[in-house]
Amino acid sequence: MTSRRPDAPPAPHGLAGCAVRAAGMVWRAAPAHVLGYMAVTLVGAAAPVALAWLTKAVLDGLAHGRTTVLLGLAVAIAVVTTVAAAAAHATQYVRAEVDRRAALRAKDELFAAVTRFTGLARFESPAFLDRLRLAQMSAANPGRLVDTATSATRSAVTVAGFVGSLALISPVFTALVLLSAVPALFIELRMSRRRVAMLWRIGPAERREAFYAQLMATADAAKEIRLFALGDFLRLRMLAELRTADAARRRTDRREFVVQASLSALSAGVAGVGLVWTILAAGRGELGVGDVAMFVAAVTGVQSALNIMVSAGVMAHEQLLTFRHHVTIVSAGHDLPEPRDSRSLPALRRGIELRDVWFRYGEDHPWVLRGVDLFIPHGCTVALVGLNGAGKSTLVKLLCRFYDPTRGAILWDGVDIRDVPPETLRSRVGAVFQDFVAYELTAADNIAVGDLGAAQDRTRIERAAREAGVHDAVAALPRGYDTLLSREFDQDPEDEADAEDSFAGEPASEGSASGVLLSGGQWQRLALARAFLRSDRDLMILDEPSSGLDPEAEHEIHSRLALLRSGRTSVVISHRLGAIREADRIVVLGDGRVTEEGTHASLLADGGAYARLFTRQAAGYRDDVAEPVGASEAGTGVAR
Ligand SMILES: Nc1ncnc2c1ncn2[C@@H]1O[C@H](COP(=O)(O)OP(=O)(O)OP(=O)(O)O)[C@@H](O)[C@H]1O
Repeated sequence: MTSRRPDAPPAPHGLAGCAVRAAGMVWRAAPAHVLGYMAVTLVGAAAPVALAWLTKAVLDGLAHGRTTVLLGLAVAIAVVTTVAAAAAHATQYVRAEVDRRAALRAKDELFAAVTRFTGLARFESPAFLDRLRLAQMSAANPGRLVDTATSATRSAVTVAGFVGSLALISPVFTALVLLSAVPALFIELRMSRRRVAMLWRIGPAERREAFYAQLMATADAAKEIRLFALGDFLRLRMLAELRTADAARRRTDRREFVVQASLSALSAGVAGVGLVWTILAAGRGELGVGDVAMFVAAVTGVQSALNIMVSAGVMAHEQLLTFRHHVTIVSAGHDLPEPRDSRSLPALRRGIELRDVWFRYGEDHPWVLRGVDLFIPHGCTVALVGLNGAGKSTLVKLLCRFYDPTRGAILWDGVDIRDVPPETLRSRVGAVFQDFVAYELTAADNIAVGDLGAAQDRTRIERAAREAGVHDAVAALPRGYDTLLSREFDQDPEDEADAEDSFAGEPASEGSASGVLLSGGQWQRLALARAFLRSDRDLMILDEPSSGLDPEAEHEIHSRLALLRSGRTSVVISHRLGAIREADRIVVLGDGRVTEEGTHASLLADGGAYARLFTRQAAGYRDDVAEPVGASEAGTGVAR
């Protein structure tokens, strides 16, 4: 179901540069193993040539009745055969170790680069995500580059050894065998470029296939999939994507099959002609028995080694084309423009000003903010109100500099936040996002992610949990703060290993994960605890901090948050207008601009959009209160 997509945007790195980089990376990851690998590879390469010469000597000895040398030759053949077999096993082991070490390093390099990106835009770009997927594929086995390089070297040694022997018998035929490999090399290189281009084209289909598979296999989506009976729908969509990708792979495989079969027929033809010529020459007495055996071994050896060299070259080419995505990501510049003068950010004294801020998520996206002018005074709570999609969350993302305004500026005590490193800005901000993350970590770690410096400080973590009103719930968990908040992983890695063991024999008892899940409101309190852990920061952002809380909890949490915010600068977003009526300033966003601004009382008095929203919400609560005895004040039924 994928439409045809253009080939990969040109990566700025040449293949030679990528090859040097890959070699350097593998070398730094496992220098001793690379040397060992090369050594056993060379031994493995020399063995067939040695065996061919020894066999020729045995046959010549037999033909000329020189039996005294036969014992020595037989022992030599036995030794070479044994060493070759041992070298083959050693090669396998050392190669696997080089692969593991190089993969570790490549992954480290790749994800260090990914986590260095300071903005969000790249993670919302399908082309970047496709590139990342291919980079991950190449990071999984960069050692294969060494593998292909050494197998090419080994084949080169074999070719050199046999070519010398073959040239002694027939220089013309030797040239013919070597020349027959040249077109193969060019044709195969062209095919490898096509294969990599095909991998790029099917990237979106493969990512969608993985997405559907993931949906069907995770607990998060399991409820809806079962209730709405989405299983078949998702499975069929997954299969459709897989078929699309398979069709593209099949077309490439077919083309390669035809080309490779033709190339094999060509080399078989060359070998056949040579064999006929040798046998006829031996019949005429121009060549001995040993020469015929040597010729057959040499032609077979040269052709198969040339084949291996060509395929190794092609594979290396293909791997380098894929590795180029890794290099492109690892050496990508900053996603947000670097600060012009990297100044430090002073503690907030006056306030934060949004000056004529315009923003859209991309050039082909509609404007979300169209000239927002807003001042967030130091020590004040500013509440953002507006209909769904008005741009409230977008505005706080700009405050954290996840994106830069398309036009206009955000000034922190007069300093443009683009002039300070994003990490400096963010170290001064605490936040609870609307779409906070429920990490599959322990309860303590889930709170500590708010400030990793507190990870070992249980007192701070417990204090934050108490302030967020979640301490009792966490303490009551099977392992208290050390309880894993997940049903996907076992509490102890050993348990997973045990399950694996039992799976080999009897099926493990399914549904026996030792972690637990929290309720939605409890998760929200944990997210709040992260914010409490950062309560000393200059700016606190609370985007729908209480949407999942019960009314009592909401009231309690807002009282605590009011305490947390007092004297601090904060921006609060909430659709529950009762919860933000105490804010120092309420700002209404509409049509991408600030349409109203004031206190709760002044906005109600103005009778604008805020008054309309508040009155409508309050009416809903009042209707449900069955005329309480003595209820006289209009505002008492409003949720607070
Ligand atoms: N990452 C994104 N990429 C593209 N468009 C986005 C992105 N995030 C939000 N938008 C769009 O920006 C607009 C504003 O979204 P935003 O989340 O800021 O609204 P909001 O006022 O917080 O809404 P709500 O009250 O529903 O939470 C919406 O039209 C939305 O579709």
